[in-house]
Amino acid sequence: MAKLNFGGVEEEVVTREEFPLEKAREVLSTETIAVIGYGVQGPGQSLNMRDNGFNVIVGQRKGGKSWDKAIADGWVPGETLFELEEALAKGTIICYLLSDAAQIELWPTVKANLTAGKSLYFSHGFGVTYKDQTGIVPPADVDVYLVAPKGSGTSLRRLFVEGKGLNSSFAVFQDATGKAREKCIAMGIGVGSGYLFETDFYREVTSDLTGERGTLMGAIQGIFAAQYEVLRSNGHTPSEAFNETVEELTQSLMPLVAENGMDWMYANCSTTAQRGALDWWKPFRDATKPVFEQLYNSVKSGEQATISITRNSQPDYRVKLEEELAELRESEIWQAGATVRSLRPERG
Ligand SMILES: NC(=O)c1ccc[n+]([C@@H]2O[C@H](COP(=O)([O-])OP(=O)(O)OC[C@H]3O[C@@H](n4cnc5c(N)ncnc54)[C@H](O)[C@@H]3O)[C@@H](O)[C@H]2O)c1
Ligand SMILES: CC(C)(O)[C@@H](O)C(=O)O
Ligand SMILES: [Mg+2]
Ligand SMILES: [Mg+2]
Repeated sequence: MAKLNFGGVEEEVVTREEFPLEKAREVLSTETIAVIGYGVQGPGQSLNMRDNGFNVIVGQRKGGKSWDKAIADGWVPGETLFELEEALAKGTIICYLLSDAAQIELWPTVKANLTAGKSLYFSHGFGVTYKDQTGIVPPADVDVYLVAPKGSGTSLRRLFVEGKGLNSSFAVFQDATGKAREKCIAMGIGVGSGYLFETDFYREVTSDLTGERGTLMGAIQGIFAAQYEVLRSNGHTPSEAFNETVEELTQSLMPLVAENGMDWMYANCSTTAQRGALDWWKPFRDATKPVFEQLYNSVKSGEQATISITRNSQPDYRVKLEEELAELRESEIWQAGATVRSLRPERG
């Protein structure tokens, strides 16, 4: 573990230098890693592990889009691609990568296949933390750990292919074999993590649910919509409003912030922008902080988990989801966005 200073707080992280891929391969050399579910994380993690030389199989319900995608990605039915039960029986490390709501339904089958000494691997602390709602209580004689890539499975794969890596958190919930931590870190390296930082299941799920509802996706869309509406109601055209709200942020400024930090960005815009940004970031913080507090409390109380389980388990979930996504897609801001995207030079 390398000790690093994060803004004055010392934390230990695991990098590929200290835990090289060869070591990860060695630790997991006798394991059959069964990736259960081929949605978003399933492809990213299984393909990265396959390319990294691990013994990986995929378990997925037959006949759907995900099954076809697995075949297109080179998984071979009967050899490396199996129905869920068969993969669960063959796997010694069960990577439970169904959607969190779906994990509840399949849990009795997963549990039946968790014989002593196997590992149960998650990419979220959800199922175990909210056990009163999910019923997910692993048997005492299996290792239970998580590696949670901090980003989409799509980027996990893309960055891996580019020779880069997404950061992941890791946590051990139960160490039955005495080797859970080593296996967990080896899995983290295997799925292509850039570096790994330690957490526990509770902290992973509460921070993750807050982040995705907050600045990563929920809050950012809310702020985009608010600014866009103010610009439009004051006579600005859709292209002007979209460029000034979204396009400049994603295409120009955020990559620079990612490289250099926010103070650099403030120092490298006009003095006019600089003065304005310095004056306005605190009022925005103060206006939104109560909403973030409300969000965190709703996560902490388990309310967000209840909503997620209830809504995502409805038989008409996909239909309702499509309606809500259509509302976003058909909104003027994102229609304007589609046109703006089509005008980016690299797209011809
Ligand atoms: N999506 C991400 O990028 C991401 C990032 C970090 C962590 N995670 C976590 O990883 C895990 C997997 O998430 P995901 O987004 O990849 O899942 P997903 O929603 O893409 O679903 C994965 C698979 O579950 C299958 N499935 C759905 N309902 C099923 C059912 N009732 N029975 C059997 N199979 C069913 C689907 O066919 C799909 O292939 C979750 O714990 C999630 O919180 C996801
Ligand atoms: C990609 C995210 C938002 O970070 C993940 O947490 C998810 O649930 O999909
Ligand atoms: Mg999440
Ligand atoms: Mg996340």
